[in-house]
Amino acid sequence: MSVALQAFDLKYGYRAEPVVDGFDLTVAAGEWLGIVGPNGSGKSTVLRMLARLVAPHRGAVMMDGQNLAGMNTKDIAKRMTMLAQTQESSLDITVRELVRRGRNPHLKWYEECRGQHEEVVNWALRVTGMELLQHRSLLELSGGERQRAWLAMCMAQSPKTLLLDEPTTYLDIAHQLELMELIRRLNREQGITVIMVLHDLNQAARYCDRIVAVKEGAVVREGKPSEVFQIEFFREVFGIEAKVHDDDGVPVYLPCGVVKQPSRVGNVS
Ligand SMILES: Nc1ncnc2c1ncn2[C@@H]1O[C@H](COP(=O)(O)OP(=O)(O)OP(=O)(O)O)[C@@H](O)[C@H]1O
Repeated sequence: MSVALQAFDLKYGYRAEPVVDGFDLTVAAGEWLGIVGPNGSGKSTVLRMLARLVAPHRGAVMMDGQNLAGMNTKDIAKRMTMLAQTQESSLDITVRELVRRGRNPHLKWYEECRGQHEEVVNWALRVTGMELLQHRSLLELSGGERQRAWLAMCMAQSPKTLLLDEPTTYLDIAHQLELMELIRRLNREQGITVIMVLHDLNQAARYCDRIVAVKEGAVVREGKPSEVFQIEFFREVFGIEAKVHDDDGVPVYLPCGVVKQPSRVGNVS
């Protein structure tokens, strides 16, 4: 197995208390990994450490066997990119200009985005379905279109690894599926390694090769969707009762209610 990214014993905290502690992860090249877990469990913090947007207080992230801490930013950006949950929404530049920025890590300081670089820009616009909107300002796009424009910029970086933080949050269901299918194509056809934080567990089950569940800043379950998404998992990790069906090998869950806790304060009525 060729390893794309590895994290060892990561720790990070915003205040005195750590929100991630003892987090380990190995991601194979070409794999689609889903990171799931309750609100505040540390998923985004982990992703930000994997992308070196923040430095771990302990532990290390290795990419292709090299410690991210010692790599220069341009070298990281040539190989890895991250699509955040929300994007800067006041940028008044065209889609094409934004996508061109994705080529910056590959350009020398004196070089302009021309020739083969423009071809990559055209490709990124094409695969993300943004060709027709390329001359529009980002201000004139819907939320879904804007998300695709930023994904096009990420693709223009020609990354080997793509990190995404809940990329479907603001999209309607058709646009969610469109984005997931697009990422599937990039994963299968271009061999791009995908690491995605997801709240929709049914989508995680359908698209991801492997799931890592995080609770209180550490990995609590790991495996194929059918191994992880079982009734006990929903109880222990999310505190809900759920029914789980099998749809051609893909687990589909139906939430039925929160797990009943013994009441300490008595009835409200
Ligand atoms: N900038 C910050 N300053 C202080 N605390 C923060 C900051 N960002 C996150 N936290 C806290 O760190 C913890 C983990 O946050 P994180 O965003 O990593 O969780 P998450 O699992 O991605 O949550 P969600 O599912 O709600 O997006 C939370 O308790 C959160 O309140």
